[in-house]
Formats: sequence, structure tokens, C-alpha cells
Amino acid sequence: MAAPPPSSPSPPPAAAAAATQQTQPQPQTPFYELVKGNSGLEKVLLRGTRGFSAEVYLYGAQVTSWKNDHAEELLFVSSKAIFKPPKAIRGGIPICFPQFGTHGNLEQHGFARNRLWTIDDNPPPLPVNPAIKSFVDLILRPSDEDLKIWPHSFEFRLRVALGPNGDLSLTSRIRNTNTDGRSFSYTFAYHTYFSVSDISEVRVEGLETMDYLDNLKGKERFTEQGDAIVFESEIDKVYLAAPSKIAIIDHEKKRTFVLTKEGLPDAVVWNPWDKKAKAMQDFGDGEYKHMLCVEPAAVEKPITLKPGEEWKGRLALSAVPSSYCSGQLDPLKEHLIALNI
Ligand SMILES: O=P(O)(O)OC[C@H]1O[C@H](O)[C@H](O)[C@@H](O)[C@@H]1O
Repeated sequence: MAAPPPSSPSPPPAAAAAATQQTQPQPQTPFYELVKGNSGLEKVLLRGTRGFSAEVYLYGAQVTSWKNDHAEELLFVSSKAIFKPPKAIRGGIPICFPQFGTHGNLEQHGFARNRLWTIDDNPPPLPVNPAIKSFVDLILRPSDEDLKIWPHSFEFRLRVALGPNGDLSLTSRIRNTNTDGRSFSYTFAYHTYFSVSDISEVRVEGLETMDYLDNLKGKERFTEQGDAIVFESEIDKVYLAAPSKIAIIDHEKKRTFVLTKEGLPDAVVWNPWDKKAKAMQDFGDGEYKHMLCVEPAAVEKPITLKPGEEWKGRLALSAVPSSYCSGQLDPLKEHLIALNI
């Protein structure tokens, strides 16, 4: 069920229907493939050059795997994750829309993460790096049931793309398609779960001195002190107006994740730690040691769209060797230039 690659990066990948007509994947040729995943839910496989790969479930449009050229998994998905609606999949990159967390009257993190998305065969053109050959476009429109809980018509298009250096990008385009002249507002996050060797060996750079809302202290506002952020206990903070680049440095793995965000001013940092981990049905007791969520988001100031308006929010992820010193973001720039991001 391999789909042939698009003839150019702008047109969409071949239709899912066409995907079923081809039986022989073309070796060395980037493509996406639609296969059955856990519990029979469908997922899209993206394969890049040199063995890079990613997987996206149509359920939630959720990326659940991103692997480097050594076939190492870079995202965390819980061994207890439940792949059954209406539960959202615990791990990968859940999409929080139209509400982040409890910032509104909807269910926690909104409903996009537990809806079935479809492959969008004919998305409006999106400027992309021509070197990217492996990508898929997904779309979510509200059902009649959704309109009862959030009475707004929208089109949410998500492109997930695997770059030539194994970097992963997610581009969201959300359009207000209300025909009654009404604007709508929403909050949003790419709730990214990174796989880390040992949370106590990890530090995050780029958020020091930032203001944040502490979800563990009634969303009260504080200012981060000191150096890079390290982890010794539960954390659940929304960093406000965070920089567009954030680094997660995993000492043990000698790996640095670089997040680049556009259109998303905030960044949430979350680790449930031991007590909350035990209370979560779909999360192993000790798994908090091996994950960290850093979530590019728009939380403090909701995004408002008038009818016909479209918003774009992008996340680009790369994993690079940690070959620079603590507190020096400059050498990181070299990696970013090398990665062309
Ligand atoms: O359990 P979930 O609904 O997936 O939420 C998991 C976590 O997501 C975010 O990081 C929030 O800031 C946390 O408060 C929440 O606990």
C-alpha cells in the first residue's frame, strides 16, 4: 500500500485511494504508506533518506514515532498508552485544540486529539523546502457533535514532513469557515513528548529568565531564575513569550533536541514525576524518568480568527549530537545553520 511520491513538493501526496492500488514500494523512493496500527487504527508511515522515519495516526493526527538514522526512537510513547477512542494516545505529539489544558469549558486539551482525521488529498499549496519529499497532509473539520460543544466551523490542516536530515516538522493551518460572520478564539499546543535517557540528567536551555504560569500553583505568574532548567520534581509550567528556539540537552545520550517554533509564543514544560505517574492509568509508574514534554503553545493569549482568516503554527524538531558547552547557545546556531532551519 505504498503511495508514490508527489511529483513536486507543493501538490499533495497521492490520494489514499491511489495508495491502495500500488503494491510494490519503490526502494530508495520517499513515500508514505497507510497501514494498520494498534487496535486496528490507521497510521501513516513516512520514510526519509538514510532510514529516518515517522508515524502519524489518523486518530488525533498524532505523531507517535520519529526515528533517526540509527532507528532510535526520539519520541516517548507510554507502554500503557491506550489506542482506543475517546482516550487520547499517551505520548508522541498530541495536538491540543481548540483548548489547551483547562483554559476553557471544553474537555482537557480540547477535542482534536481524540477525533479521526482524514488524509487531505488536495490541500492549498504550502511553501516547503524542495528537499522534503516525505510528507502527509491531514484535515479535521467539525462533526455535528463537535459543533454542539464548540459552535464554530473550521478547517484544520496539518502537514507532517520528514526532512532530508531527519528533522520533523508539523505545520498547522487553521481557518475560520463560519458563515454567520462570527470570529472564534482558541488556545493550542503541540504537546510533544521527548524520549530522554534519565530526566535527572536533562536540562532545557532557552527558557531561563522567562516569565511563566505555574499550573501547580493555581496558574500564578513567576519569573524563572538562574541557569538552564533541570528536573528534580514534578513540573507543569507555561513559559510566556518564549524564544523561537529551545534546546533539550540529554547528557547521557549526548543528544540535543532543538525545537524551532513559529506562530506559537508560549512553551509548556511538563513532567508528572512519581506521584502523578502512579495516578495515571495510561502511564507506567517509572516512565516519568524517560520522558519530558516541551510543548510549543499559544496559551496566555488566545488566537482569534475572523471568518475567512487562517492561522499558521509550525514546529520543527531536530536531534543533534550534544557537542557544545553548557550555557552557550551560539554553537547551537551552527547546528541550526547546518540543518538549514
Ligand atoms: O493527561 P493529559 O490530559 O494528556 O494532560 C497531560 C498534561 O498536559 C499538559 O502538559 C498540562 O500542562 C498538564 O497539566 C497535564 O497534566
